[in-house]
Amino acid sequence: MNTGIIIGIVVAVLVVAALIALGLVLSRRRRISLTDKPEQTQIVDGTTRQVDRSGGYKAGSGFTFSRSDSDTALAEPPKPAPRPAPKPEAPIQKPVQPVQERTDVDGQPGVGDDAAVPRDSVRRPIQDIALPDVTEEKAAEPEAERPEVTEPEPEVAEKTAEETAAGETITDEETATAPEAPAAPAEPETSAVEPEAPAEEAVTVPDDASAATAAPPREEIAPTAGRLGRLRGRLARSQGAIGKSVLGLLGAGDLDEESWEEIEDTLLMADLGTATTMTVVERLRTELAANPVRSAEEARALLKRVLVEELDPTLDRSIKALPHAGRPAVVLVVGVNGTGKTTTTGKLARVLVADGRRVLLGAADTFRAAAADQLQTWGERVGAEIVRGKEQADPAAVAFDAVDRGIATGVDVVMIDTAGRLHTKTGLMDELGKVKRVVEKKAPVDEVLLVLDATIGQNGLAQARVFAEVVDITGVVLTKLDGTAKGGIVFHVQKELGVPVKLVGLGEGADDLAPFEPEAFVDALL
Ligand SMILES: Nc1nc2c(ncn2[C@@H]2O[C@H](COP(=O)(O)OP(=O)(O)OP(=O)(O)O)[C@@H](O)[C@H]2O)c(=O)[nH]1
Repeated sequence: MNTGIIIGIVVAVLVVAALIALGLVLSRRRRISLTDKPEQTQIVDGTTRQVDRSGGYKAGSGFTFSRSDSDTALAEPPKPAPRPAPKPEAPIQKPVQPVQERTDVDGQPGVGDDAAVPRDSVRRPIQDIALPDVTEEKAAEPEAERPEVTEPEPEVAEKTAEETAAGETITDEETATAPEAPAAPAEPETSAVEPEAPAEEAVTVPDDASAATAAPPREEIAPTAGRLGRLRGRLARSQGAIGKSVLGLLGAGDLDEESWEEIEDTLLMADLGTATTMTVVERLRTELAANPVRSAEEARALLKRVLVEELDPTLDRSIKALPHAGRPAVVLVVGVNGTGKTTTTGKLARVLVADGRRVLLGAADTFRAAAADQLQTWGERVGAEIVRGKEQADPAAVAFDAVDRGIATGVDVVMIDTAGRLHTKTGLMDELGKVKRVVEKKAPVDEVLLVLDATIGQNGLAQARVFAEVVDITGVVLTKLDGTAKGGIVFHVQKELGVPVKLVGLGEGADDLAPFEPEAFVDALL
C-alpha cells in the first residue's frame, strides 16, 4: 500500500482517538455529582472498607455536604466549639427580651411552652438533672432503660442505593463506588469500642425479617439537585408580598417619600426585620440615585442584587455530615416542639441515603413515644437504623447510645432528633446541654441544626435566641416556608443569629426539603 495512504490512515486514527478522549473528559466535567471524585476515595475505617466521599462538592443547585474540621477535638483538651465568625456588619444581637418569659404572642409554642400544642402523650415532669462528670465516660451511662435499636433489613438499604442511582444527580459510575448495604452489626466490635457500654445488652436486633416486612413501603426519593427551583411555586405567597409590591413601586420611576415608606412597610410585613429593611432601603436609594432604573427588568435586577448581598452568599451552607476517619459525623437537630424537627431529620436522612451514605437515627425526643415512632418510620423507609429509648428515657443516654452504635457499625452519619418541649430555659439548658456534652464523650458534634417554623415570624426569633444561648447553633433550617407570606424571615434569622440558613422546608412531603441558596431563594421571592 502506498506510504501516503498508510500515514493518512494512522493520522485519522490518532485524530479520532484524541476526539474520543476529549469528549470523555468534557462529559465527566459536566456531570454534577453528590459524591466525591474517585481520586479522593480512601479507607476511613480500619475494619470496614468504606468510601470516603469527602467535601469539596459544590453544586449550584444540590445539597452540599462537607466534613467539619473537628477531627482533633477528641485528642485535645475540651475547648469551646467554634462558631462561625459573625459578619462585622451583622453582629449577633443580644436577646432583647427576657427568655424565661413566654416568647409567643399569638398562641404559637415558645421555648418551655408545651401548652400551646396539644399532644397525645403524658407530660414528663422536668427534673433537676445532675450534670455528668466529664472525666468519666461512666457518667454517660444512663440510669434509664437502655435504648433499643431497630435495624433495617440490609436489602432495604441496598435497594435504596440502587434506586438512587436512577436519580438525576448520581451517575452510574458513582453508584459503583457507593458503599455496600449495611452489613450486619458486629456485636463484639461494639463492646470493644465501648467496653463500659456493652451494646449487646442494649441492642435488640430483630431476629427475623418481620421488622422489615412490617415496614411501610419505601417511597422513591426525589432527585436532590435543583429542589429549590422545583419547589419555587411553594413560595408563591411570599412572592406576592415582596415581588409584586416592591417591584411595582421601583419600576414606576422616581419614588416619593410615600413610596419609599410603602417599600419599607412591605419589607417589614414580609418579616425581613427592621435592620435588614433599613439596609435594603438605604442601598436601593443610593443605587437608584446613582443609576435610575428604566424598566421593570432593571428594577428586578437591582432588587435581586441588593437582597442577595444581604443574605451573604459567601457563608458556608454545607451540611457538616461527612464522616471522619473511623467515626461518623454527628448532626444534632434541635428546636421547639412542632417546628418540624422530626420531619426535617427524616427528610435530611433521605437526602443522605440518596447520596449513598449510611445513616443512623437517634430518637432522643423521648418525651413523646409517637415522635420516636415517626422517626422510626422515616428510618424504615430509607433503610436507616434507629436507636430509640423508652418513653421518658434519658435523652442524653439515647443520644450517647446512638453515636456509640454508629461508631460500632461504621455508619457515615448519626442524626439525633431531640425534644424541644421543656418548661423552663433552665430545663432546656440542662437537657440539651447534657445531650451535647454526653455525645461529645464519644464524638464531636459536627452540626447543630436549629429548626424554626417560618410561619410564627418573630416568635421563631425569640426561640432561636434561647437555643443559641444553650448550644452552639451551626445552621438554621426554616420549615413551613410554603405556608407563609413571610419568606423574609430568612434575612432576619440570619442577621439575628449570625448563623447561616442552610435548609428550607417547603412542604409536608418527604422530599420537600431544599438546600438554601440565596440567589435561587431571592429569584423565587421576586
Ligand atoms: N407545610 C409544612 N409542614 C411541615 C414542614 N415541616 C414539617 N411540617 C409539619 O409540621 C408538623 C410538625 O412536624 P414534626 O416533625 O412532628 O415536629 P417536631 O418539631 O419534631 O415536633 P415534636 O416531635 O412534637 O417535638 C408535621 O405535621 C409536619 O408534617 C414544612 O416544611 N412545611
